Amino acid sequence: MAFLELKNVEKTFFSKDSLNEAIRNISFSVMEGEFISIIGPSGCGKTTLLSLISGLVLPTTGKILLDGKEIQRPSPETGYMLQQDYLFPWLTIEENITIGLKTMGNLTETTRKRALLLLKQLGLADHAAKYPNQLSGGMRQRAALVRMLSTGPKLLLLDEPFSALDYQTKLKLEDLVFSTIKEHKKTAILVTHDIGEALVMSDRVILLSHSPGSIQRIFSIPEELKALIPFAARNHSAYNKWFQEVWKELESLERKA
Ligand SMILES: Nc1ncnc2c1ncn2[C@@H]1O[C@H](COP(=O)(O)OP(=O)(O)OP(=O)(O)O)[C@@H](O)[C@H]1O
Repeated sequence: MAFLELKNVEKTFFSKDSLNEAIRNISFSVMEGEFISIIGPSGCGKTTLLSLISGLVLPTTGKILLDGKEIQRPSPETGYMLQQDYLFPWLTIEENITIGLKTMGNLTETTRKRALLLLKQLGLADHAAKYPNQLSGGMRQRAALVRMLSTGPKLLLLDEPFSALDYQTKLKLEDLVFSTIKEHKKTAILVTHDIGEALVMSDRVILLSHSPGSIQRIFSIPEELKALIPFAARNHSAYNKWFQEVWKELESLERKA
C-alpha cells in the first residue's frame, strides 16, 4: 500500500470577489522511504501542494491519504521545513529543538537526549546553549532540521529549505539532509526551483505545469544517480543528461505559456 496517496486533488482559493485555481487534478502515490521532488514554473502551486499534504489547507475536491487515513488537519506524523528557519530568537538552540516535544507533552529525559544526539550528529553539539542570532544561516537550518526530526515525524515536507543559503553551504547541507533522511528512513517531499537539487536528492521528480498546476511529467531517477550522495551525483556523467532532459521539458512549458 502507498504511504501517501493523492487522488484527483484540486484546490481553488476563493475570496470575496475572485477565485484562484491553484492545483488541478493531481494524483500520485509515494511509497514509504521514497524521496520525491516537486518542480515547476513560479506560481504553479508547489507550495499549495505541500500545504495540502501537511493538512494546513484542505483540498476543494479530491482526497489525500497518509498511511490509508484521509488528511484533514496537521498531524505530528508530518514535519515541515521552510526556506526560513523560524527558530525562536529568544530561545536557545536546545530549547528550540525541543519546543515541538514540549508542546506535544513528549519532552522527557530520553527524548531530550535523542534530540541532543541528533544535534551532535549534525555538528552543532557546541552550540546547544547559544541563541539563533549567534549561528550562521547554514547552522540555523541544521538546527531547524533537528527540530523537525526530534518529534519523530514519518513524512518530511521540505519547502525550498536551501534557497536562502550561499551555494557552498547549500551543497554541504544537501548532503547532510539527504544522509540524515536516509539514515532515519523517512519519506520526504521537497519543493525546489533548482533542477539539479531535485535530481540529486530524489527517487522521482514531479514536474508541474503552469498554473493551475497539474502533473506535466514524472521523472524516475536512474539507479546510478540514486546510489550516490548529492555532491557525488552532481559529478556523475548521467547527471548532465538528466538535467538536459528536465530542462527541455521546463523550456517547452515556457514556450506554451
Ligand atoms: N492563501 C491563498 N489565497 C489565495 N491564493 C493563494 C493562496 N495561496 C496560494 N495562492 C495562489 O495559488 C497559486 C499557487 O501559489 P503557490 O505559492 O502554491 O505557487 P508556487 O509554485 O509555490 O510559487 P513559487 O514558485 O513562486 O514559490 C498562486 O496563484 C497563488 O497566488
